Amino acid sequence: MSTYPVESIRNFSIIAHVDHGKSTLADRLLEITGTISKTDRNKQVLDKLQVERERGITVKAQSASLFYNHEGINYLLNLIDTPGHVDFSYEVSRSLSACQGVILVVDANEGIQAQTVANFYLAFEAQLSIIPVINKIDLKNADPERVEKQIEKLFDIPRDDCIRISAKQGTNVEKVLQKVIEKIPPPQCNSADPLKALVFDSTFDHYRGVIANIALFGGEIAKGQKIVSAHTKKRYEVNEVGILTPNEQPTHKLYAGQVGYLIAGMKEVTEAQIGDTLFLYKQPVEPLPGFKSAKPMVFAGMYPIDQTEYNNLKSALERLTLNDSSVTVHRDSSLALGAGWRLGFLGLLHMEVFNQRLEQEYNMSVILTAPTVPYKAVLSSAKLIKWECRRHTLLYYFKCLLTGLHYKQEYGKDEITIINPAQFPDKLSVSEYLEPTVLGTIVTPHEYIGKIITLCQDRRAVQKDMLYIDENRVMLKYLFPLNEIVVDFYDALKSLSSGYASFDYEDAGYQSADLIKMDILVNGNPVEELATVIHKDKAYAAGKLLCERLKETIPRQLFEIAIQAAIGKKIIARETLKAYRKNVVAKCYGGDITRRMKLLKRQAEGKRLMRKIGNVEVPRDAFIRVLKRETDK
Ligand SMILES: Nc1nc2c(ncn2[C@@H]2O[C@H](COP(=O)(O)OP(=O)(O)OP(=O)(O)O)[C@@H](O)[C@H]2O)c(=O)[nH]1
Repeated sequence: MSTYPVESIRNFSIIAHVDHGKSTLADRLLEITGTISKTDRNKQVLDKLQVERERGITVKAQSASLFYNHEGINYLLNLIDTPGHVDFSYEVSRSLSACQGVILVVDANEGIQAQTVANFYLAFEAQLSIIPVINKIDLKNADPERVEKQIEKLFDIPRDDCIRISAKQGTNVEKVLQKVIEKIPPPQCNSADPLKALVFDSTFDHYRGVIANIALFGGEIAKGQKIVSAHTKKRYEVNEVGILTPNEQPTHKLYAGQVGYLIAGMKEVTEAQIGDTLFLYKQPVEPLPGFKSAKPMVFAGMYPIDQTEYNNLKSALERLTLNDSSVTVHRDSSLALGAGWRLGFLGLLHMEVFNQRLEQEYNMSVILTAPTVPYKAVLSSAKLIKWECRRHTLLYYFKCLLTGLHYKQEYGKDEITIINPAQFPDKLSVSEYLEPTVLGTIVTPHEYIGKIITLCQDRRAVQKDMLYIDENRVMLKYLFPLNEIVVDFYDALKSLSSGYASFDYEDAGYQSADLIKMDILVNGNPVEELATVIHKDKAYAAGKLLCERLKETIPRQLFEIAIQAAIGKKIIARETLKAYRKNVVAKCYGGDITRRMKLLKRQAEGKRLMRKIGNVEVPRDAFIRVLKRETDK
């Protein structure tokens, strides 16, 4: 590694909208530089996780070091492939901190999409060099000229700067590498300075502990050296350093400007803080600014199916959150579900992926409750509660006063954040409820504008901007209440635009809202997983829909089941599920006892996957299915 001085190093990311070809381009770059061989098996090699391969999406940024000779000079290129979906944009912004430039990939057929805009601005604000690349020019409907015009209009990048490529066929991909060398500046740092290493990502290995991805902003690092974490002040001895090609390859040393990994006996989750700065023992440096912590957009309760699994689930969660530090974890408990956690995710896809990883990588099945967004409540003063309660009983007045006081004591302030509908404070102890909002960007062919505007209005959104990015593509900006888009907005948008519209959003603070808590009762018993906080105007429709969906999802049982939606004591919707008996041994005539036993055993196994509410058995994934299926309407 010592033969690569800072001047011959380039650190860059590939950013793009979902499916525009980042991982395919990364494959070609790895092939051209001889990092991987050209075989069919090497498809999207940087998408290493099982979920990534199954879903065909990148969820975790991956680095790889490439060696490339250009005009007689050997270059070391560090590439980071990033996810495209909005839920994972935190991975993108973190990856950019280790880079001096980006390749912005745009599909020659689809053109600029919502995440192209969002990712462009991330790179632009980080003042990185941007190389625009138009991919998939081999497609029949490719129109690179139109895309070049869009790039020029929206991003102010001259159209001549765009490189037209086909990542799939390899056309012009070498030109991209040359442009990276010409246009992206080498990192500004020096090996003679004291060590300053940024931890920009980390993974957990069952055998070796924490593997930290580091970018060296100064100095050098080698096996055996003693290092200190600026965040925890703990001291470690370096066991291994190396580069990713894309698998770990140990090296003697890493030098300033280089990107690689480090193993230093960090065993605890909290030890490898992303954004931390590492320096040599007794040679402290000014820590790097680090990152803003990821802001969770959706919260859900997570409980073991069986409480005896609690400790196993706890350690699985600890390990997985190290590989995915954007998940927040708080301990929680519920009467029905026992001890568990309330987890914060960056979006619903993130929640699904996390759940799938728990199952696939840690063999853990869990109960997830309905996702909710973080609402806030401003608590009333005691005087106001008294005034509002004047028409109620004394007992009611004291109850409200105590609830208000309880929250004030617990949180020490007059404003509380509600991440669990079970904690929703009574209206009389609250002067105002607030809901989170996001600024959404929609890019769509213009023929769908009418339908999209109606959809947005239906979601209580307010239009902020509308811009034609070319003759037939429009970019719309809307301010949305977050809870209106979190579960199913994207699917609804896709289906009414035949898949052509794209969507991205960013945090836009809180606004006042008329919120209430809606409970779902099954045979009179509240289903904690389905309690939701909802806007008053939406409660009746949502309650009716949820009851209908539940009726379709809960298997019929030996007795009649009433499914109801309620606000406080008032029932606002009801469905009835008729009685039925499934006799699994009905088809077994005569005395083959082993066959009977087998069928009954299988039925018992099925029941293990059920969640009991009162005397009603409900499949444990029914709740998420019920919520997801709202999208089909
Ligand atoms: N025809 C054609 N198809 C391509 C080209 N590049 C990529 N694709 C296809 O486009 C699809 C998406 O490619 P990926 O490389 O997975 O896209 P990505 O941007 O990494 O996707 P995410 O990681 O989910 O954001 C795959 O089916 C690729 O085979 C190309 O140049 N031409």
